[in-house]
Amino acid sequence: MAQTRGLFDDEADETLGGGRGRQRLGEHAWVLRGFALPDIEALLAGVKAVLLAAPLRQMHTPGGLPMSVSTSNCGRLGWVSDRAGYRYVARDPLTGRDWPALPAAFERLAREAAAAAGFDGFVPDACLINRYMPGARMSLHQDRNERDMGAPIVSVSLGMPAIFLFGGHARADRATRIPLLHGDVAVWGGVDRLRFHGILPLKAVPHPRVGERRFNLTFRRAG
Ligand SMILES: O=C(O)CCC(=O)C(=O)O
Ligand SMILES: [Fe+2]
Repeated sequence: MAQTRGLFDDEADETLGGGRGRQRLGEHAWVLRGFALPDIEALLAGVKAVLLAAPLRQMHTPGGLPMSVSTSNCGRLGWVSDRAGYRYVARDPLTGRDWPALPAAFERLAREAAAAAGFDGFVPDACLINRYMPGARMSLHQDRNERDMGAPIVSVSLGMPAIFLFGGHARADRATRIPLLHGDVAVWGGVDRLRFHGILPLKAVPHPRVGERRFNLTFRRAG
């Protein structure tokens, strides 16, 4: 019987090499399995350096509720949330200084992952760092505070595993559950750029290198 490839099939992709695969989540949406593994130490060093200059903090939703993740940013613009709403700002409100620059390893990985998913020429100007402890989650939302919807989202997972929810264009659309492991990179753009997505509450499954934490690096073209 003839086999056809459709959405949600796992695909081996020669160009990624090393037995790494990619999983299709939509027409323009992929999980690149283990794509960040060769760069893990540089990425973790980058996270450490950024968080020394721009410490993690718990932001509040515009409605006043504390988010369960702690966050920081690097790059020209940083995403913040408070009573005034969600927006990008050039200065860290906590320190009054510019956000730390994107570490070179961050920028290169984001560019290469975007290209591997079919988005050539991605130059991120914002990297949101989310730190999840056990029980932390992110409810279904769209990333829609960016000016340039032509650029994809590149999202890197480090540390404890998480279940990613990838839904449709309406909040009530059924969401697929996709495990995201240490080193996986999710990329979505094009017709999938505004799909609802989120993270289920994290289970306490300590990671041998990173411990009882998950870091998510979300690269965007914000300005
Ligand atoms: O933690 C993740 O994998 C997703 C984070 C996310 O969707 C966001 O920060 O907008
Ligand atoms: Fe998001």
